[in-house]
Amino acid sequence: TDLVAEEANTFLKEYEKTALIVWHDYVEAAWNYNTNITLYNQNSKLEKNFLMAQHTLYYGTKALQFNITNFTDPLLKRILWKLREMERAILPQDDLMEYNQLLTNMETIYNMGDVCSEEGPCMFLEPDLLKVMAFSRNYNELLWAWQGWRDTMGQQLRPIYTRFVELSNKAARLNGHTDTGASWRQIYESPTLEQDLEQLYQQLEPLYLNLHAYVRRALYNYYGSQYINLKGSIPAHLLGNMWGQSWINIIDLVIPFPLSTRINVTMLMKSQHWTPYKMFEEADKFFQSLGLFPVLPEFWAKSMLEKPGDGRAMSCQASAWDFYDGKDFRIKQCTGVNMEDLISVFHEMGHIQYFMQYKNLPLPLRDGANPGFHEAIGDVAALSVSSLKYLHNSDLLINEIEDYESEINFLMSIALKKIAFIPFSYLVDQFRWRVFDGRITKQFYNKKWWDLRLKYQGLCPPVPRSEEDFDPGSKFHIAGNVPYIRYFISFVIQFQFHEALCQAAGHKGPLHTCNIYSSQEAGKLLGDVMKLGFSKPWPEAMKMITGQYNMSAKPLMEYFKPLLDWLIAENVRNEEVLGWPEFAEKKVRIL
Ligand SMILES: O=C(CCC(O)(O)[C@H](Cc1ccccc1)NC(=O)c1ccccc1)N[C@@H](Cc1c[nH]c2ccccc12)C(=O)O
Ligand SMILES: [Zn+2]
Repeated sequence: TDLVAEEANTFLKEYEKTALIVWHDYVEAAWNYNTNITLYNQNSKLEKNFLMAQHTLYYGTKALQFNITNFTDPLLKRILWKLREMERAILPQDDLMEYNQLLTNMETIYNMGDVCSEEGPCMFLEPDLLKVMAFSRNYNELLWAWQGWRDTMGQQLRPIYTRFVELSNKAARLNGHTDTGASWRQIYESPTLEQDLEQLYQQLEPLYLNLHAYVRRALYNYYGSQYINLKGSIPAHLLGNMWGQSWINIIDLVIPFPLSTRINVTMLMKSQHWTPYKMFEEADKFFQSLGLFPVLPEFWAKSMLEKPGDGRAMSCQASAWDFYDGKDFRIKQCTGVNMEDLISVFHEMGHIQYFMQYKNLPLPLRDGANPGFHEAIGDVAALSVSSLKYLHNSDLLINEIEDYESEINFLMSIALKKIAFIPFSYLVDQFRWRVFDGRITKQFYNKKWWDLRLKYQGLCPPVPRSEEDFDPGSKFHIAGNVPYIRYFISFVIQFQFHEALCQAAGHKGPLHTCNIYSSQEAGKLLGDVMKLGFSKPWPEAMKMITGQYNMSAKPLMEYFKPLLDWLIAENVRNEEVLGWPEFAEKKVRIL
């Protein structure tokens, strides 16, 4: 076998040398398309993707010929196992061309989508419609933006998505999976993944139900009883976000103690004339304070940190880019100067830090321990940045009063992002796994989507929806075919990481007051795990940070304990009904 191992190593050296070039060319072309949508850039991206697919097919097929069972070197085994997954590259050429065309059509529709009204210019999703959803308190204006975006997206995407699912499943089956969902879940190398996730969701549900009931009451007080049923689901367009996935923007309607400290970081950033560039510098400084890498000169020279003013068409969906040459790492983000975007900046910079930490690994191992790990790094840093202590140290928060009421106000602001997100991030791939495995057939896409939105989020559409619509397509990750369960996993494990890093940093006191800024011990833990990349199964990486192998909701529950106690007391006082028993629309009595 050492002869075969010798042969395999030669094979991998050749793979690596050629892949670096082919991947770099594709990423470059994809960057040019995403930052400047033209037909030329779209075609060159398609062409480079086709070449990359041919490379993947050639080497993936050869990797299959190795009998890896009797290999001794675990890393060699793991790399060859990874190479065998060829995804779309395994499709016959005409299917691959169609697959890529469908995907790029969906992306282009999403990125170019706008909503027009009689008066005023047409509105893009980002930043125009997102601003309306965040700041409007007018029921009908919110409905105009919410419905307009879904009308623009849904009807165009539905036929494309239906065909896309067929080709995606064909590729999955050719790769030896039952369907695309099975292929997506395999990356977690965990036979009990779905049960584990369901268990985590069950543990977190009480937290969500109490937040939902409390917020429903606040919306009832503001919008009135003709719009809100205190025993029903909440209209999906009133939460301050296009998808109801983060409720931070309605903090003014739900703040528990209006007269106590309210951190309006956005206002402070604007009054201190922050720029997008400064926001990224702040994040870079934070990672350096942990003893982690600073971003490299190419980052500042080649990133797109705000939307150019030249009116070009581009994708404003934030993303981080690895050009696989060990020094070119970029972010594309249409950054606005506000707290929500500052958190996104940290999120994207977490991806960049991971790229830099694993850049010397063999190409197939330059990945997160699992996709949830990659999503969690930036958010862990952001948990410290959001802490009152950090804000106090930086010039973002002047007088910080450490009293009970400002603590509850603070925890509420974090819960409106983190707790509200749990059911949404869980249901998106529940939907897609069922579409891929056929439990949801194409004539019921929209009904089944809203069944899940009701079941997990307790939200309802403000106007009737039909099978002409395709509301899932209103979310980037469905139009762009980006898996979503990674964010549910990230939101659970980021609190495990936060707890472990706070312990390493010597933090004393409640978890939500911890700020790991400038802790080399915390940085070392995080850095060592990122250096592993995808070279070890993720439970081993989890154990390195937290001392245990499995995911646990305990640290998250611990973090929000004071808020949950307050919410329960508040909901008991108001005699709230937890959940949405009267969810169905008002039955019209046929007289
Ligand atoms: O989608 C994102 C951020 C975008 C991303 O950084 O996750 C991006 C998504 C993407 C994937 C593939 C192509 C294009 C965009 N992921 C990456 O850029 C990325 C890059 C390399 C490895 C892993 C991820 N956030 C989610 C929710 C979310 C999780 N944590 C957050 C913190 C702040 C704000 C939003 C979120 C959302 O907006 O619904
Ligand atoms: Zn991300």
